[in-house]
Order: sequence, then C-alpha cells, then structure tokens
Amino acid sequence: MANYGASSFVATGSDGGICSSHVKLAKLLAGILANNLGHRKESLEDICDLSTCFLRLNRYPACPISPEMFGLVPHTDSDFLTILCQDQVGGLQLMKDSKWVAVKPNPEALIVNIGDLFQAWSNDVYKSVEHKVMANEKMERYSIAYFMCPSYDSLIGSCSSSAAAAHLRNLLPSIESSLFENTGTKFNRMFRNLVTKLASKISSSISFLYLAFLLILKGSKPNSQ
Ligand SMILES: O=C(O)CCC(=O)C(=O)O
Ligand SMILES: [Fe+2]
Repeated sequence: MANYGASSFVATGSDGGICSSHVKLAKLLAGILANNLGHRKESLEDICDLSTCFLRLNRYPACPISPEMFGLVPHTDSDFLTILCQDQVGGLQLMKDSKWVAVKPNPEALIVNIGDLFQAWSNDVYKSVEHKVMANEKMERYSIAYFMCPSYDSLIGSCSSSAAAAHLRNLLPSIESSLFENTGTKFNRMFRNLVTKLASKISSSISFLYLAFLLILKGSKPNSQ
C-alpha cells in the first residue's frame, strides 16, 4: 500500500552545516556500538561518507479517510544508523515480538534505528528493526531523519569476516613461507624416494628384458655345435 501523501525534503551531509550535530552524534553512537563489538570506534566512520549521508524532513498530512492509512509503509532502513526526531503527534510503530508497538512521541528525545548495513556489519548482533508510520486522522505530523550511509565505493561485509580477513592478510606472508618450507622439504623427500623406487624398478625391468632378449636370441641361433 502506498504512503498517504507523505512528502520529504532531503539535504545531504556535504552542505556543511545543516546536519553537523547529527553527523557528530551518528559518529559518536556508531563508534560506541563498534567499540562494543571489539572494533575500532572509527570502523564505520571509515566506510561512511559525508556526501552520501543525508537528512530528510518528512511531512505526513492529516488523513480523515481512515485511521488505518499508512503514513509510511513498513520497512527497515537500509543505511548504517538512523537518528530520528519526531514531533508530539505520534504514529511511529515498530515491530517487536511479531507485534506492532507504538513509539510514544517525545519531542525531547531522539530515536536511534539500526539500519540493514549495521545489522550485516555486526553479523546480526544489532538488528535492523521494521517500522512504519500510521497517518493521523486530524493532525499533520513532522519528523526529521538523519541517515548514516556508506560511500558508494565501500565494500560492506561482516565485521568478523573483515577482521578475520585483515588478520589473515597480516599472517599470510609467514604462513606462506612456512608452508613452502614444509612442503618443500616434504616434497623433496617424497620426490627422492619416488625416483629411487622408479629407478630400481626400471633397472630390474631392464635386466629382466635384457635376460629375456638374450634367451630369445640364444634360442633362435642355429646350433653351431
Ligand atoms: O517519520 C518517522 O517517524 C519515521 C521515518 C522513517 O522511518 C524514515 O524516514 O525512514
Ligand atoms: Fe525508516
């Protein structure tokens, strides 16, 4: 079902002022959450880009037709982290234990949502929660959402596999050299044994063939006696 007339205004992070406090807060929160998983607090900051982060102003007009009308259809945010500021009207609901739960409006508080990318990066430790906005019959509603997004060229993987990959990359030179040393000595020994075995087989076959050849030759020779 479509959203009922929700309109939005978008500003990107590169405008240099409008969302600087959101940028700082998002970095701080992402840092704490990354740290909590045993990673550098700059881990997410490194893959995010101010020019792809953005601030969105949402307007939900009053909808007298039905109280069951969506202001915003159920969805998860696809970014890393969303910082949401809503007015006093209410209408935001989130999915908890398979039930929609209304988020009590508090204009003094911010709502922080984990996005799909943070869920993927954290290996599902942090969950990207499904949410929706129900339209209000009588009042229009406003909210402001800041989305912390990765740069277009960053590669997103789970933090444990990227940490493991980085660890492996560090270890690789020593693993490689020890592997080649070991296989080298093993291989040399195996090769030498094989050659020795083959040589003895070949030489016994040659002696056998030579003997057979002599016997045939002897048999085919007319008796000189
Ligand atoms: O308006 C709200 O409370 C939620 C907005 C939202 O979920 C979004 O912009 O992705
Ligand atoms: Fe959302």
